[in-house]
Amino acid sequence: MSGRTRVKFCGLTRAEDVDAAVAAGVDALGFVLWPGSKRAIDEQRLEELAARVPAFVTRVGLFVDADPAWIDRCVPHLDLLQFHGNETPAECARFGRAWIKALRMRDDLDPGAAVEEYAGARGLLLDAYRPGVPGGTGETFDWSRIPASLAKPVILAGGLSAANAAEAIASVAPFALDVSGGIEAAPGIKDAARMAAFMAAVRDGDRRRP
Ligand SMILES: O=C(O)c1ccccc1NCC(=O)[C@H](O)[C@H](O)COP(=O)(O)O
Repeated sequence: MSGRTRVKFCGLTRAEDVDAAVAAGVDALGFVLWPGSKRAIDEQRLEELAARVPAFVTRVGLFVDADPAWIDRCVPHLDLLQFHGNETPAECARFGRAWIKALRMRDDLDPGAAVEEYAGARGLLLDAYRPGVPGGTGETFDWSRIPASLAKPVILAGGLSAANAAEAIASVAPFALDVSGGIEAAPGIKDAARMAAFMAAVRDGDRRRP
């Protein structure tokens, strides 16, 4: 898949960060709705932040093996669901919203097999694997493990920042990049300058894209 690399900023917790991300030109904003995260927000904050997001910027809700009743409560404020746990394809598909599946790149994970298993997903988010940590590790993984052609849009995550975004685009040619720690001053506190720098690095990578 070619063209402009889309960008998702994940783990937004503050109104000013949402506004700065939109001003920087982001395509999607992720809200962590898993209480175990330092970036977790509650339902009231989700409603508040989601209402600030303009048309044509996708609001993504991130869940880790969540109670379906909790997801049902969040769904009215979301455009896309991102599942980061051990959810089955049927569990991902039951909410009447488009969804993507995050896969942590454990040594034995075969992304090609996952494409077939999660046939209903709108994309696969490939992230670093660290035992016991469902995501947001700030770590990269071996990008050469990503097959050159996967039959789903690849969203590359894990340890990205302005310093390696262009290199990631050149190596993987993903549909999108997903970043959290690399645009932060502290967990959940985004940094406007780092967000702008990340977008500039992506534009630079796109100019040189294979
Ligand atoms: O951000 C979290 O705290 C988090 C917790 C549990 C599951 C997923 C989480 N983040 C998911 C993301 O989409 C991150 O953007 C992705 O894992 C990359 O994070 P980073 O390596 O910090 O850029």
